[in-house]
Amino acid sequence: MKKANVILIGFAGTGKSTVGKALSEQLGWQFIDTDQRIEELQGVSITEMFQTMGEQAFRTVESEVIDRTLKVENQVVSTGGGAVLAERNRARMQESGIVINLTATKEIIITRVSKDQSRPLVQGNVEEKVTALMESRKHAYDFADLAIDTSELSVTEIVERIAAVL
Ligand SMILES: Nc1ncnc2c1ncn2[C@@H]1O[C@H](COP(=O)(O)OP(=O)(O)O)[C@@H](O)[C@H]1O
Ligand SMILES: O=C(O)C1=C[C@@H](OP(=O)(O)O)[C@@H](O)[C@H](O)C1
Ligand SMILES: [Mg+2]
Repeated sequence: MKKANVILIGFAGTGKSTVGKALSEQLGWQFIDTDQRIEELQGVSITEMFQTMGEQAFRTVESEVIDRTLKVENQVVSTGGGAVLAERNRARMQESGIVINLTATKEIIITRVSKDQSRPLVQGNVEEKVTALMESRKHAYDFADLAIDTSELSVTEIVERIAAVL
């Protein structure tokens, strides 16, 4: 295998948290979801963090968690959809693992993220919010080593595809 960790990036709802957990079980590796880590560290939900501290404070904690997490090897690391926005985070990811971009069509993303209220950036008019955010992040995930369109694939199929390139 090329590098020490598998790092999943991609827009919200592409399946990073779900696929990451399943892949870690298949590989027998530690699974880290950076959003889950942030919530554990802060003792509040991401939605509450956005409300009380604001997005910038969340991004600062997110960068710290990414830094700390990527000091360790042999992990599957699922990141949040906006983790790629900071150059510092992208650099850490590229030097610490194989970076895999999970993608999906806008329609599929809307269906998937509409099922829960845990993503503050795509609440309210979900279609409008997802459309605008996808447009502004059009090239944000291009630095990945590999991209997988998850729209028509089961979680098991995605895990198999990733395992095949390790
Ligand atoms: N390949 C898939 N096919 C169908 N549903 C999926 C797939 N991957 C994830 N999901 C569902 O989509 C939703 C978002 O998945 P999640 O893993 O939280 O994405 P992310 O971490 O990228 O935001 C969840 O309800 C999850 O069960
Ligand atoms: O796209 C984003 O900026 C965000 C995506 C979320 O993670 P998922 O991509 O796992 O939903 C979470 O980090 C936070 O709500 C912000
Ligand atoms: Mg997630």
